[in-house]
Amino acid sequence: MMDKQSGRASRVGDVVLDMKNISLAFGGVKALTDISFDVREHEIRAIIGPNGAGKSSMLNVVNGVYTPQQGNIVFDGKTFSRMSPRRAAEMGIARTFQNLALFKGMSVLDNIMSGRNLRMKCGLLSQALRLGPAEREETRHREFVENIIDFLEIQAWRKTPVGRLPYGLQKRVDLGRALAMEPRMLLLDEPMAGMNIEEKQDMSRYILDVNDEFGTTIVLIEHDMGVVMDISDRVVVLDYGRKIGDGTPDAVRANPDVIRAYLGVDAQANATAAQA
Ligand SMILES: Nc1ncnc2c1ncn2[C@@H]1O[C@H](COP(=O)(O)OP(=O)(O)OP(=O)(O)O)[C@@H](O)[C@H]1O
Repeated sequence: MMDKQSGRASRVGDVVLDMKNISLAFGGVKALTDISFDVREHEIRAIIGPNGAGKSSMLNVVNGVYTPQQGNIVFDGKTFSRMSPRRAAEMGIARTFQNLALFKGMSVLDNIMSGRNLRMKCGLLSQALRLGPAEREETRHREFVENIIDFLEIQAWRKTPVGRLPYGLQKRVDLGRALAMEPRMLLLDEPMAGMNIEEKQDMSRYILDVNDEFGTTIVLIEHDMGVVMDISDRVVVLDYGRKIGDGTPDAVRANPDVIRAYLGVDAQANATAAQA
């Protein structure tokens, strides 16, 4: 694994995504209150926080699933009061899902190929009939997808229906599906949730490699503070829909509000365990 501090810091560029004063409520529930943060080109940016802190809501604002009541989203210099999922995809924002969005009965290859659809120019009919340009285009896309399969070291399961794979491998296929879009920015929703330590280490390495080799900007959310600290350039910390910390992993670890939020969670868990 490449050393994050020495290797990548020099590659981090200008701000590519600027979330400005975002507020989002569901009825009376304030999911996000006046949150601002930015993401720089080529960086790995984590959003962490205890359960219910607002992490998924924030990711859903970035890719246009939720419309904030207040605030602006600036992507690549253009300002929007909301994204739409389609516009986000067209601007090169791809995401993975906590509960996986794969076609369980389809093969690994076809699932990753499905992520490629937005990039395909030829219509489905000419593809189906394998007419000249469509066939050449299809070959190019297949090569690209095969490269992703090599990169993620899942060759052995190319033809296997995804539903038969262990969870850790399914997460890797989901990453492959998102990479097939050749995204400029990749949003990862708890990429290591439900994984054992070895799978978490593997996933960390793939995330770093995607960032290093393709230069992809990565925003990931996670509630386990430990796993993301090693791979992130900067970390935003949310708690009850508010931003309580923002900075390098070291700065965030030393932030008294962050310590309190996480100790609070531990204290609660201990109290619950003691009662049981
Ligand atoms: N679609 C929705 N309708 C109503 N309330 C919602 C909706 N989505 C989120 N919320 C509420 O918004 C708050 C933030 O939830 P969110 O899922 O964004 O937190 P999170 O940090 O991602 O939590 P977790 O780590 O448990 O996934 C919670 O109080 C949640 O109940």
